[in-house]
Amino acid sequence: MLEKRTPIPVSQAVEKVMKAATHSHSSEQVHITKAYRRILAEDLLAKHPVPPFDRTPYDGFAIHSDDSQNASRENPVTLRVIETIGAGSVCEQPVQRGEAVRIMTGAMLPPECDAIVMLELADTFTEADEDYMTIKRHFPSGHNLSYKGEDVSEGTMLIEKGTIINPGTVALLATFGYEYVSVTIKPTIGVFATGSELLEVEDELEPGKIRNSNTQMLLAQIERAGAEAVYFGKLPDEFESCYSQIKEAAVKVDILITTGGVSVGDFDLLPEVYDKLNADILFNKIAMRPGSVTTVATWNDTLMFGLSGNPSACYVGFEVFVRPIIKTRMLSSTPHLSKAKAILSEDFSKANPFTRFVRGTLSYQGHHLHAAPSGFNKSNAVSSLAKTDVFIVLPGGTRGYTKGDLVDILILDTEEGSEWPWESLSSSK
Ligand SMILES: Nc1nc2c(c(=O)[nH]1)N[C@H]1C(S)=C(S)[C@@H](COP(=O)(O)OP(=O)(O)OC[C@H]3O[C@@H](n4cnc5c(N)ncnc54)[C@H](O)[C@@H]3O)O[C@H]1N2
Ligand code: MOO
Ligand SMILES: [Mg+2]
Repeated sequence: MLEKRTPIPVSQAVEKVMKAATHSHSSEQVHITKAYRRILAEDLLAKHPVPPFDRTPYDGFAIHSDDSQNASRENPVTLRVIETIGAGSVCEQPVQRGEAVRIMTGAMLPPECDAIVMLELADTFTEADEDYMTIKRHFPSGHNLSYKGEDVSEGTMLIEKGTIINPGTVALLATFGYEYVSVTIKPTIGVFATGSELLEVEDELEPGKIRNSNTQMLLAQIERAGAEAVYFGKLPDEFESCYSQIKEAAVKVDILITTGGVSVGDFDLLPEVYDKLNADILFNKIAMRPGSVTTVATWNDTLMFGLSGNPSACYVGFEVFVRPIIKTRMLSSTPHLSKAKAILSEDFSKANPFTRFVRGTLSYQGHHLHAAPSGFNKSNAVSSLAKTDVFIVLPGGTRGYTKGDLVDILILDTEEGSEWPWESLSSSK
């Protein structure tokens, strides 16, 4: 008699997986040019104020504001220009009352000066080899200054460890002189494809066979999640070979993913492999579609994800279950896919007892996000994945969904994630 599997709610399945998540405390130093998209393994602190000195934000003249006190159209004030400095240079001499310094954007303010007059607001002339500038209004103390520390004061905690390094973070690293930065080590994720029907990308089609698309897809998903993939190859639907190769590979990686062979078919060998390994099965049936057969097991220190062979189910299984584990290991406090609301663009009138993760395309119309199914909407679809920006989450239950309904979406391909997006989806079965 066929084993009967009892589906558990998605939120419960994610919770079970997350209990097996561990933080990695190991880090490595990478050169700043390799830091983009890595994860900070230490808090990023401001080592000095930014800017590190008072400076001018305009091309102009640095003056003593008091010298301009009585300046007006009728009573212009003329100051002697004693030096010209560009950004990177400093004024070589003290600036006396009645004197000004011609100064360019970004240059350090001479310490005696306390206001900047933009070039456009001054008249200039030369007399007896001396340069002069004339102003016709008062420029109060502090006028047009960019103050030391106005952007960041020394010691500020800027970015917490566990945050993905984006181009803005790279700018900060450079600002504070981090030639090398401490980042989390990428977990290694092993991948096996199972199925005697599978050909490799370069193979010609043969009757009954298909090309193995899941592996290439997973390698890209793993890279997108920030981990390191190790492809172990294809396994035929033959028990001894599956068992021995999976056992051998599992000790070499942090996480082992297989695709295919997890359902109840005659050649679905993963349940038997887990059994013989004596692995601890967390679940093997989830009330979700696609991906209902996703199986997760722990074996020694390795987490084993038995993702479905069906491409869409495999894709969803990875993003919902594997991604948060990878992110957590790399210290993220928001490891799950980001959640938002969008307006559904199509009817899903038939009720479904399982929570659906419809692959969707996002569009921005006016002030609203709209989510439309991205194509052929079956578990075995491959064509809709390329245009998938989001999963449209339709909780299972007794009702269908109508075009115009406000629904939850989980956003793919964003650097930011969510803490726990499943709470409000508690109506999911
Ligand atoms: N009697 C039942 N049959 C099935 C059930 C069920 O509950 N009872 N579940 C169905 C569901 S839901 C899914 S999802 C699939 C899951 O199948 P498996 O994970 O066991 O995967 P396979 O049987 O190996 O393959 C399924 C399908 O996917 C294709 N495939 C496999 N690997 C790849 C790959 N690397 N690249 C592209 N395509 C791949 C394979 O050729 C099959 O067409 O089971 C249902 N059946
Ligand atoms: O696991 Mo299947 O993908 O539910 O359709
Ligand atoms: Mg099968």
